[in-house]
Amino acid sequence: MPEIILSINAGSSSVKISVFKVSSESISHDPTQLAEATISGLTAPPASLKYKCGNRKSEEKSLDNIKSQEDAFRYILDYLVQDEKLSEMKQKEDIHFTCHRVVHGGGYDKSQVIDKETYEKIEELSDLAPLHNAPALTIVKAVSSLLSHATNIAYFDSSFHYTIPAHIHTYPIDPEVAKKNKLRKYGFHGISYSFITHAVSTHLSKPVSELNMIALHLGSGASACCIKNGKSFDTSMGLTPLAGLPGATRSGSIDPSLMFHFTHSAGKPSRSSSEHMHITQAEEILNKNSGWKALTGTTDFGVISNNAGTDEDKDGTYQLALDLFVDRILNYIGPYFVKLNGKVDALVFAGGIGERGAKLRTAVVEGVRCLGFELDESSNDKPGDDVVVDISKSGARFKTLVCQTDEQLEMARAVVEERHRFEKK
Ligand SMILES: Nc1ncnc2c1ncn2[C@@H]1O[C@H](COP(=O)(O)OP(=O)(O)O)[C@@H](O)[C@H]1O
Ligand SMILES: CC(=O)OP(=O)(O)O
Ligand SMILES: [Mg+2]
Repeated sequence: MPEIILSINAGSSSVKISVFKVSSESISHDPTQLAEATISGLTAPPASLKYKCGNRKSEEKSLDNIKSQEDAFRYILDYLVQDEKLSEMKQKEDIHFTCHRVVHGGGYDKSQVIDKETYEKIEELSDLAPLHNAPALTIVKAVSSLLSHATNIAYFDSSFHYTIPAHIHTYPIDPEVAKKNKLRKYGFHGISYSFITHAVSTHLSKPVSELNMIALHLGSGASACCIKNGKSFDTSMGLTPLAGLPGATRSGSIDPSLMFHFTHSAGKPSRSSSEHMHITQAEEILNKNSGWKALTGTTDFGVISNNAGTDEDKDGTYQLALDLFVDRILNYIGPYFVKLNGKVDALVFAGGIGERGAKLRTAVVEGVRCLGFELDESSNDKPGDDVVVDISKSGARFKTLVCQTDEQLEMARAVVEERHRFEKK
């Protein structure tokens, strides 16, 4: 009997769930994807469902009552079980493993079976990833009650960045306080960067251990990663996913003093956040009411990008947001190029915006043309469906690639590789 893996990726604005089949005879192969369901737009209601199963045409629909990651999970689980064509998963009991993307893993350098102790540790870290850990835990809880027979495994976004050296992950603050409160750069989007590293290694036929890249995961949350010899050497997010690049509702890095001038009640607890979150007004403003939402009124970067510079953009707001994003991204590519001593195999775009935002890619690559990156505009406009597509101009000194990242597949692969660690005792 093939085993079924449900791979769950709770992002800040979406829940993506893929169903994979692994046959015990072929454990050396990649798991086979049977279906994929995404509910997106959780920060810009109404949410919408996109569902793809096998070779069937994908289904799309708008959902009025789905407001949270937990709602999205419950809806998708029912949808999968009720799909008669998904014959390998007729009932919930057919699911053997559930993988959960957990953004903040604190000191965990590898995946963990979720037992009471791990659950509590992840819960403790919720304050450090307010848009992510608490919603992911609501799904873990739902899985424990709905799929109690399945093995629940947490994959951490932060684990990939465990290799960042001390002089880069240390903040210049009182070391005793830093140690006591575990204040350091952790970094996130690591499951995606791990997928990108393996995919680009295959594409370039170069071993992971020799691969140097500047990778950009640009989605609702956005980050940059400097990958040296296949390992994370630096990344733009920090103690929390707020640092670095701006996002759908996040400010990204700002002068830390800004908040004292923004509102005097910045340090008070926020009342409007959910009962699972314990955050101050300052954290709420910077995490949930800033970024593209504050600047333009939409969290959809596709709208910003399509309208920038058109008649729709009467006061130039969309163009400002686009230019601002390009500027902040350039703030990382230059330094990472230097940190890699100019030995760069590729600049890689991934994530919803990185994969679909041709206009943004054009502007970013134009900004680093002086370093030797140049685009082929026709492949940039339509990169196609391959996992990795080369969009560089022929003769460009350095490669520019687009990678369709797949965090769910990366987790399912890891389950297959490490299954001995997860067998129920
Ligand atoms: N054509 C497009 N151009 C630019 N951005 C796009 C386009 N289509 C979708 N996006 C953006 O991708 C982002 C979502 O990225 P994704 O990685 O799926 O999100 P999440 O962080 O929730 O996983 C949204 O801001 C969405 O507007
Ligand atoms: C870490 C993070 O910001 O994730 P997402 O982009 O999925 O919100
Ligand atoms: Mg994401």
